[in-house]
Amino acid sequence: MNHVLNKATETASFIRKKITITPSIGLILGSGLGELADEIENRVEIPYEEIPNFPVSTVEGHKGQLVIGDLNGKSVIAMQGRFHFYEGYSMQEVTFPVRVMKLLGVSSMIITNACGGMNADFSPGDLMIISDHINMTGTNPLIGPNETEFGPRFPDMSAAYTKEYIPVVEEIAISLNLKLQKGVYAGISGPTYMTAAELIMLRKLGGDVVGMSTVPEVIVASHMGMKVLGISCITDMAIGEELEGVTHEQVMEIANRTKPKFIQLVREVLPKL
Ligand SMILES: O=P(O)(O)O[C@@H]1C[C@H](O)[C@@H](CO)O1
Ligand SMILES: Nc1nc2[nH]cnc2c(=O)[nH]1
Repeated sequence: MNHVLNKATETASFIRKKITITPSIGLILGSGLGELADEIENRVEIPYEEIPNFPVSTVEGHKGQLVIGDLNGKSVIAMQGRFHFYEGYSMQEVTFPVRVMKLLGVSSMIITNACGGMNADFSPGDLMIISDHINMTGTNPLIGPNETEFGPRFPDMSAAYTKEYIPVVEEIAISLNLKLQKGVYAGISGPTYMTAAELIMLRKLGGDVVGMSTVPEVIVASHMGMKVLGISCITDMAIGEELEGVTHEQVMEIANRTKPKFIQLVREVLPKL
């Protein structure tokens, strides 16, 4: 019955044998943001293909390894490259690393992504703290038998994004003289970017940005009672009424350009979590 728990326990004990620290913070690094993991010191790198029960990253801009070590005084475990539903992985596979991080001792997750800006007040290159999400993936990682060791059958999602983190991060952004937007992340399945009509609908539903990740990982982290900080990097404008084509190369290019301030923000936030 405890299928996922048994697999996650096996994976966690495999990883634990290779590390000497207990990570307290988990990092999931979105497209183009993986270089933050290069700043981790006293590091242990474990390629996904060596990890039992792990999928492998297939998206350009996603390296495909776990990095465990110290970052600005905190013990962290970082996913340098994440898994996406659109790659063909199940929602359970996409979120499996979050289950493993919890078993390794992680209590707070920083989940990041590159996304399209639907709020006209936003600009490409802006960072946004996620205040809430709209799950438009059409599915849910918790569908199927519930393993009570992880969490309840019907989890509350009213505080999926830890409220007390938001002013802390906003204060740090001000101290770094970084413009930080705040808004709602609308999560889609991908891999297609949205049509103009779909973006107009999503915006009307209250989404500020749109992306193809993050929602499943946040649901699973929240299911297990982990604290969650979500940070988006707006890479392109996704406004239905004036939609121009977007490519993954463009997304990567802006994410790479935004990287220095993204890394600076997350480094400064870590000791406060
Ligand atoms: O992992 P993230 O959400 O940052 O990746 C973004 C969204 C899609 O996977 C891809 C679209 O270009 O980049
Ligand atoms: N427009 C748009 N831009 C993105 N950048 C990263 N993900 C997305 C997405 O889903 N839509």
